[in-house]
Order: sequence, then C-alpha cells, then structure tokens
Amino acid sequence: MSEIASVSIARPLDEVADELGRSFREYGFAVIRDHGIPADLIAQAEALSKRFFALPEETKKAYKIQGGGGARGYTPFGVERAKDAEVHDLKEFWHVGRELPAGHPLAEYMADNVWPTEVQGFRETFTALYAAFEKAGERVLEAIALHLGLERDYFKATVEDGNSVMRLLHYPPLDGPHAEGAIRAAAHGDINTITLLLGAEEAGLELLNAQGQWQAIDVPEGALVVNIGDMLDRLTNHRLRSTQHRVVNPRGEAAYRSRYSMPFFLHFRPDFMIETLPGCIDPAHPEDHPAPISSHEFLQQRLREINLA
Ligand SMILES: O=C(O)CCC(=O)C(=O)O
Ligand SMILES: [Fe+2]
Repeated sequence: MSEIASVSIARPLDEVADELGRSFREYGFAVIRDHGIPADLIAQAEALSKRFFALPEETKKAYKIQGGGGARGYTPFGVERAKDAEVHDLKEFWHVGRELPAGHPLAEYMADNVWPTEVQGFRETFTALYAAFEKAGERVLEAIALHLGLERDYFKATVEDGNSVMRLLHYPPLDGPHAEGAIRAAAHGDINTITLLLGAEEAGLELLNAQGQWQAIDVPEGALVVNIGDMLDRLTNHRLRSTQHRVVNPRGEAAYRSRYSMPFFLHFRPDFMIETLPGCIDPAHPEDHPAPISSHEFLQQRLREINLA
C-alpha cells in the first residue's frame, strides 16, 4: 500500500509534482519538507501563540469581535462546531487575515486585523509568518498545477489578494475519566483551496482514508502538513480530494497536555469563479458541479454551516 507522501519542495518541482499529486489524489494530504519557512520564525510564532493563550480569559475575550464571525481576533473555547456535529470543538483560536491598502477593490471582503497589545512582537512575527506561509503555498500550488497539466503559474492569479487566514490554535488540556481519546476537533473538510499546517507535532491529527478508516498523520519536526480544501476539490471535479480530518486527544500522559497548531487556510481571491477545470472532466468523471460559484459566496455558505457566520 502506498503512503502519504513526504516531499521536499526544495527539489525541482517537475520531479516531485507527481508524487505530491498522487498523495493528494489518494489521501488529500501530503507532508512537505524544506518548505522555506524559517525555523526561527516558526519557533518565535509558537512561543508567542503560547504566550497569548496563557493570558487571562477576560483579557483574551476583549479581542473577540462582536458580529465578526471569528474572522479576525479571538474566538473562545466552545464556539466553532464542525458541519453536522452536535457538540462544539474543544479549542480556542486567533485569526490573522490579509492586510490590504485602503481603497483596494477587494478590501470590502476583508475585515481589519486586531493585535493583542499584551504580547510584544505579536504583530511583526505573525505578519512575517503570514507572508512566509503564502510563499510556501504558492510553491505547492505550482507543483499541483504541474500535476494537473496546467501552466506552472496557473494558480498565481487565482489566489492573489485572496482571503487567506492564519489560525493559531490552542486545545486546552483535558481532564477527567473521558480525556483519553476525546475528540478535540470533530471530523471536517477544510473550506478553502489548500491548507498548510505547522506546529502539529503533538499527536492527534487523523484523516479518514479511502477505506473509511481513521489514520494518524505523522509529522516530522518542522515539516508542513498540506491538505486539499473543498474549493480545490470542486475546481478539480474531486480529482484532488478534500479529505475529512479530525483531532483526537492522545492516550497516556499526552492526554493531559495542551495542543497547539497553526494552520494557514489559503483561499482563492473572493471574486475567483470556481468553475470545473475542463481537463478534469471525462466520460468516467462527468462534471459534478455545473454552476460556477464565486469563492466568496462558497465561503459564506460554508461559514453559516459551521456557526461562524
Ligand atoms: O490542529 C490541527 O492539527 C488541525 C486543525 C484543523 O484541521 C483545522 O483547524 O481546520
Ligand atoms: Fe482542518
């Protein structure tokens, strides 16, 4: 049986595109090494994320934006609920979005960021990390374009000034008799184009494989986990799979520890029309979603389903 690919993107992309593409077709996931996001920037970001979540609840709640659907700033424990899930996820998180200059035609789609004044260097560090994620994501998309037989820079214009969001996540420690194996984030597919995940070395991330089994994703230290989101799944007529995944609390001692992670949800630009790629349609795979939909409208529909809009 094949495995989730672990690929260095420092190599020429035409040499790795097919291994990467196969992993995205079969698992919807791949592990990316040599992604170019500096290790010291990651370490600094992890330290500041921990510092923020360690602040008193009342301090953090001051950064919850009323009516903002959690798009920016702080979302407390007990709000987000996966599509069709009955209970809330066991997590709190912070969102950083794109900063566009005033008067930019896409500015209306993007709320202003807020920054916690209690954590020194937060804004600088996460602004730098956002840019680094974006650059790594662009390279992954180049490899995906090659795999799909498209021009290497096909995706560049589709994601330029997109509504990408970086999420700092904290899953607080659990206690009590039901802590081991508890579901920290219920099964879900990501909404966006691709997701790049850093800092998830603490066990718990699992994907639902094609055989219907939950499979743990092992992440070498410092590597990126990349998965396909629903928008790219739809664009490619399900050739690249947006796979259900979840976070479970590990068993043993680790069950009683916090878990931190930092996903970057890379989005198409809001006005990009998601219309099935002609190369992904053939008699065996007829077009599944004939009506094009804008990336913005798709996102709004899905946010309503997960209690964030
Ligand atoms: O924390 C993780 O490892 C994964 C988080 C995730 O899947 C999400 O926030 O969409
Ligand atoms: Fe996810």
